[in-house]
Amino acid sequence: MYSSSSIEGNLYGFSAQEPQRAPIGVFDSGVGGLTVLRQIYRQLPNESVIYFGDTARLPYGIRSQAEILTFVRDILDWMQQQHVKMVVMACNTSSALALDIVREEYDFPILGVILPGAKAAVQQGKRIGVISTPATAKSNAYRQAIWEIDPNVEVWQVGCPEFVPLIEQNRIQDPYTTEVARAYLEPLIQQDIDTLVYGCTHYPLLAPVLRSLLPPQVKIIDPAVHVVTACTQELDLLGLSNTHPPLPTRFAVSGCPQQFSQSGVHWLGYTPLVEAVDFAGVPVSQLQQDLA
Ligand SMILES: N[C@H](CCC(=O)O)C(=O)O
Repeated sequence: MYSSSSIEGNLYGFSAQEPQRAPIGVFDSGVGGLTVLRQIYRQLPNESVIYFGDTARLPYGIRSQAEILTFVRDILDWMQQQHVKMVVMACNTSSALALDIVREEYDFPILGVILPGAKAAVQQGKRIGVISTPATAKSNAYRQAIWEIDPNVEVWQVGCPEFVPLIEQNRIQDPYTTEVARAYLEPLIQQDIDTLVYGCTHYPLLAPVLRSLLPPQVKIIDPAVHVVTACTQELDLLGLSNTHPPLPTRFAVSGCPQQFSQSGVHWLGYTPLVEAVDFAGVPVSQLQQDLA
């Protein structure tokens, strides 16, 4: 269990006098946010990161807004204790259901993936398909964000409840996953979409499967790329860009650290050292029982 520090600065090793050196907090329900982390490594190589995966409570995509709000506040409270300088919600479901509400509750900037994804999609296409969790699809967040930019664009949203469990179980190569993907993409291909948005941060991990099923002319938008570009601009604007060498990424999960470490290595190319975190003193095993 990790407890937050009361000393000046924090256990992560930066001083409160140097806010630029503070880490960026990145969170998701599980491994999906690693697609955003990989973009941070590419676009912001000087930044230190604390990654949190709420693995005891995934999948998020079938939960209510009240549940997502509770989870997101738990995570943001914890991020605050770690003295992050900014948080990237590397989770579309949280961005769709909680971002507008919690943004005002914290004194660090919080970025979501949907607006950057919608802006990028509108620059590419006129017939846009969005694949996402059922909760994100139901929220209409992508359609609204796209229509605020350009009301003449057509948008189709498909909820894909089976994808996240399959990805978390690392069943990317399983022929069953291809069959499921074919069924989810079918209605979008029927509509002759010109652009597909990964409306869930887990889905870039399915890229080879999805690309093989889509007509070659369909362009793919990964909001992870664009939220990190927005993050770069925001850090510059606030004078918070780090110019020092970054610290190793710190990983924490609410579920089993070993399991996350094993799946993470596949996507990161190195074995992450993962801590277990509980919220409000509730042991992780209790959290898992409550939600079973
Ligand atoms: N990766 C998250 C959450 C997926 C889930 O846990 O259902 C998202 O972008 O929506």
